Amino acid sequence: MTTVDDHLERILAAVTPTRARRAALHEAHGCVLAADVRATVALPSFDNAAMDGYAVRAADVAGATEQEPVTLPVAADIPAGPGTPAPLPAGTAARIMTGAPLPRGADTVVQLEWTDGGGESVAVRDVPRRGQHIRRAGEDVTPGALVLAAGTIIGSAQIGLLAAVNVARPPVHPRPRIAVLSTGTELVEVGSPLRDGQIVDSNSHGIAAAARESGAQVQRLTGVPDEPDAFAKSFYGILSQVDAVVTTGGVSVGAYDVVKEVLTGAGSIRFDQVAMRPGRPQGFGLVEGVPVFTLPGNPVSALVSFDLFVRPALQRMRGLPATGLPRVEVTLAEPLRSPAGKRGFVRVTLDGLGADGRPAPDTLARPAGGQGSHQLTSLAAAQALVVIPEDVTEAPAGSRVAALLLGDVPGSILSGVGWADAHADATGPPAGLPTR
Ligand SMILES: Nc1nc2c(c(=O)[nH]1)N[C@H]1C(S)=C(S)[C@@H](COP(=O)(O)OP(=O)(O)OC[C@H]3O[C@@H](n4cnc5c(N)ncnc54)[C@H](O)[C@@H]3O)O[C@H]1N2
Ligand code: MOO
Repeated sequence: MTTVDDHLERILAAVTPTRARRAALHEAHGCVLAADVRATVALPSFDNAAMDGYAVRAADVAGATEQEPVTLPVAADIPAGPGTPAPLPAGTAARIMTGAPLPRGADTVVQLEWTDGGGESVAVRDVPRRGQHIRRAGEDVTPGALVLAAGTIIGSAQIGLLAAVNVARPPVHPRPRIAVLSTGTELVEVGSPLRDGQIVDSNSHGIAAAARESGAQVQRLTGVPDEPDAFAKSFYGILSQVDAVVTTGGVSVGAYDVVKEVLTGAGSIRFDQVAMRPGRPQGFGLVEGVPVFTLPGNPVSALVSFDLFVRPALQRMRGLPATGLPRVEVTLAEPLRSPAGKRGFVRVTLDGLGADGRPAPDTLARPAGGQGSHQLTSLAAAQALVVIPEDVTEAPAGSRVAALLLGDVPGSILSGVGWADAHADATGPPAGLPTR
């Protein structure tokens, strides 16, 4: 038996961030910046109007009131657009639109609502503060300034900022390309009629979704039968096209445990019994330099193993700290049992979350339902996994225990990008994933 910590340590020692490259903005979305981005331009790049109105010299409209407006001739009309407006003659106004460049000589913009909106001349009805409604060049970003630091997750605001500073192809760690392979002769694709003894392949869907949440591009391979040749063909067929492979099933001790059979001795793969429940039989190693995770076939075991081992590895591959699920403390509403010598991960619901939706000191954890490795409903209902240490067989009601929050993984993104399904019998290259 190996420990959860040793198994994770071995995994994290072997995985590295995806090779940095420059990517178009739409591809960079959801990726992690691989290097600092510094501005080569100022933002705004020129002084411009913050309001539709009139560019003036403040001195020319001093003393304007509702009763006694100051009227100035309108010398120019300045829409937003390319070009440099002519300097503003003293004693005149220029009609100006939001975002349009301020003419030299003007020091203030009077918003339209303070005027009569005139075209030939304009009556100004109030005294603006000198400099009002002007956005100065460089007041957001100065040339040479750090715009975004390496390690930043590129979300929508970061995409907007990169575009604004005219960076078309930021340096990123591309999303890891992950193949998810489910083995089992009993498996059929969801939506198909079931014959006796057949079950729906739920693992490849659940694991593919978890990988996508973790920022990966996913190639799902289902219907791989428990035959060594068929598995080897699917596995080695996809290996060179991806940054990691996740398999489920076929790793315990029975006959037909095809993953174990084919991959024993491949690269640095090692099959271990990890002292945990659920998820005892695990395998990990590099095959042809590609990280391969072989998760157990029981559906809850597969997903919990993914949370514990694959999520942090994917964080590291994306260029993020490998923090895994957020760890919190909760209070047990009822006693929980766990097998001796194993770290127990108990699916729980949480009552009494704080106003911020996070566990508070009085948050109570209760089992979310049956804890069998096949019982997915309790995992679907659970908000957290309570962690029961190896040397504890019963944690009493009222005790404070560690818990891992589900569904709130740092760096997690939900996006339609990079979902591609393929069946094991499909011929030709898998569709849908960009090649590099
Ligand atoms: N004699 C022993 N039997 C088992 C042991 C053991 O130590 N000795 N370990 C048990 C534990 S713990 C686990 S976990 C499982 C792991 O088994 P495998 O990884 O070999 O998985 P399979 O045998 O292929 O399947 C197990 C179970 O899960 C269902 N399954 C498999 N794939 C899928 C899928 N894609 N979608 C939905 N369900 C799936 C499968 O039908 C089985 O019911 O082994 C125990 N046995
Ligand atoms: O380890 Mo298995 O995952 O208990 O069912």
